[in-house]
Amino acid sequence: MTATSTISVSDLTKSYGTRNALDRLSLTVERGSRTVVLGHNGAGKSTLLEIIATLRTPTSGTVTVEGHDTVTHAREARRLIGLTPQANALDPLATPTEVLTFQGVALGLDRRVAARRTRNLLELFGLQDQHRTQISKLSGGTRRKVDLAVALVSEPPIVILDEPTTGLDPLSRLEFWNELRRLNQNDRTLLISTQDLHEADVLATDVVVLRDGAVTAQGSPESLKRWVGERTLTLGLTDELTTQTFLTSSRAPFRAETDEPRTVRLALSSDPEALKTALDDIGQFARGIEEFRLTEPSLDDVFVALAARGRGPEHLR
Ligand SMILES: Nc1ncnc2c1ncn2[C@@H]1O[C@H](COP(=O)(O)OP(=O)(O)OP(=O)(O)O)[C@@H](O)[C@H]1O
Repeated sequence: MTATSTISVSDLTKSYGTRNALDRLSLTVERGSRTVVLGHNGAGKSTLLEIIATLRTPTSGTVTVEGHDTVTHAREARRLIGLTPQANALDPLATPTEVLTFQGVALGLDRRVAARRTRNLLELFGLQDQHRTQISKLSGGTRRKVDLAVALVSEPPIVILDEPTTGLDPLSRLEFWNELRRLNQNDRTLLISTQDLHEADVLATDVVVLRDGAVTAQGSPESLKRWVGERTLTLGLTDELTTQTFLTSSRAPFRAETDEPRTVRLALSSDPEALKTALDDIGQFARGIEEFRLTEPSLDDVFVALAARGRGPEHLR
């Protein structure tokens, strides 16, 4: 555990019979991060999140939350965590106000404090107009907001969300992502599981890739993409002669494509001087350029590379 980490998982194994759902898994979650655990069906995401949230016990290994062991000091660890219920776990006949107040009282809050926090959360999520509507009559996106509000009643520094946007339409997902970004303030840590690479890309400050119960890569989306390949600038030129002239005169190391005679490519480094040189070259040749394309590896490419190479980088920031 470092000064900046809030959750530390060490050599964690969880066995169900002869099968290891988690297999000597180690990772740290940085305080204030949005850490997204990515993995296929059965990779072990829910098991990992539930052990961190003290809902399951490890077969071996340790998990600490702000230094509290989740087995020997489960109560202290649990107090720091807000957990969103799984989709459709709320009482369909209750209203958002009832659900939130009940949660507050169940957590041991004074009824008035629970009522105040409920009002604040309803306002935070723009749910004031629906606070007396039965959960069963709310849209899926609104229900997920209530789920999230439930996790926040205790004002926890860590919020754990297991596949929170499953079943939401694209617009509700965008809205939900914005809510999550807003919640990730004042050093609050979000730990989120998903199978959706795009969700991980737009949401995560840190991605943990799980496969068969082990971490195969960890890092920021940018660093994982850099690991798999570089950003590339592709130019399409008007004809082959122009392409040859461009290649001879350009100072930046553009490469010709053998199978596409009017196309040149440049792997872009992050060095500003190199970029400036390339842009100068392009400016000089503007009239001979028909097409201009900037491409960068995606998390899909990272997944393909991980499948081929077995393991990726760990703890890249
Ligand atoms: N209570 C249980 N009893 C037996 N096996 C279990 C139990 N819970 C999970 N498993 C097994 O452990 C493995 C990991 O399951 P887990 O639910 O953690 O994966 P996941 O990555 O969350 O999957 P999904 O994306 O499908 O939710 C799977 O093979 C699963 O079948």
